[in-house]
Amino acid sequence: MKYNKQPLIEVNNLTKKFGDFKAADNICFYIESGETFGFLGPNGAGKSSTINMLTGLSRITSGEYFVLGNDFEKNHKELKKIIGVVPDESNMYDELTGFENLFFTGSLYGIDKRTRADRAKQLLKKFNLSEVKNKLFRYYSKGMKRKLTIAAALMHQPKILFLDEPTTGIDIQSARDIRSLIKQLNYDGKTVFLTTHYIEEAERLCERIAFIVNGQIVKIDKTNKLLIDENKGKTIEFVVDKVTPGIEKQIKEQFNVKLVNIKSKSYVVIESEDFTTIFPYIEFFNKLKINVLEAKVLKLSLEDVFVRMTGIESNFLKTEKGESTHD
Ligand SMILES: Nc1ncnc2c1ncn2[C@@H]1O[C@H](COP(=O)(O)OP(=O)(O)OP(=O)(O)O)[C@@H](O)[C@H]1O
Repeated sequence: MKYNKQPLIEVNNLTKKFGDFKAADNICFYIESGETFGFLGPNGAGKSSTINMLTGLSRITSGEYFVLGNDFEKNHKELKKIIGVVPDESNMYDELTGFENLFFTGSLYGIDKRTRADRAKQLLKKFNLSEVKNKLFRYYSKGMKRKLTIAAALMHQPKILFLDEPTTGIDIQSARDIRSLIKQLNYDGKTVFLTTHYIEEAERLCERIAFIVNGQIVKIDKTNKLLIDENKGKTIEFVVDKVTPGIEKQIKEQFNVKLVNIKSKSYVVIESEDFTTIFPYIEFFNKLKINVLEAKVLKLSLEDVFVRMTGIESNFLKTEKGESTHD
């Protein structure tokens, strides 16, 4: 595997089997310090199965997993100190207050009382929970619960934070708050691994993304590179006043195009590798006495790229109903 410096995380051929079924199938990737890396895939793709192995919540069936070059399985007691885990179901105690939960979590890592209390206060402030610090966890809203669970995962100041679907099932405002907190944590130097089935969330937060489908990584790259590479060929949409018979063949004869799609009597869509300007096309249409009413060069979104790579319909990867991820 190619990387610039020693990766914080390195995974080779990681596999999780349930009976004969492979929930994670020969997964390979690395994460460098300071990155936000995302696993994007629909429900049942194998995201939780993978993150559970990476965080020691479930056993690895086969493959290798290194944290800072050390075998995780052989040194998991030591290496668990480097990682922070935010599971999809909260692991906090209902009968403790927010503060007590953080204070208790700190004790599990052997942090002295004073440091624990200081860190708990700082995290409650950072996560905007100071006002509810003495309220029992059971009375927290879902968004507050998720925030406190993230805060708890940071009590021992891990190098990397693993988040499993951090914004699923919570209200819009809390989801927004959590996304900005993740951004802030990464800005402050924390390495982040997150799983999500929201394309916009992956695009917004992750520098690199792995598309995971049926337990396998089908594509892995920098987010901006995924977009640039896939947008090399251009798609141009023409709105015309009519289409004439045989126009598809004529366009293909005249221009170096990969695809011509006559969507209706007024839409002609062309995909070209070497497109530079629309003028030759307009001239061509004019010669056929077709008026071009509008011409648009379309850009692929990450959603289009995902659908292209995986063949999976994008409505499996939408934000929750009515939710906008725009901060
Ligand atoms: N304990 C288990 N026993 C048997 N099959 C399992 C078990 N856990 C997960 N699976 C199966 O493994 C596949 C991957 O599940 P996983 O939970 O890893 O997917 P996911 O991408 O996290 O999906 P979601 O977003 O729904 O949580 C699914 O088909 C699931 O039914």
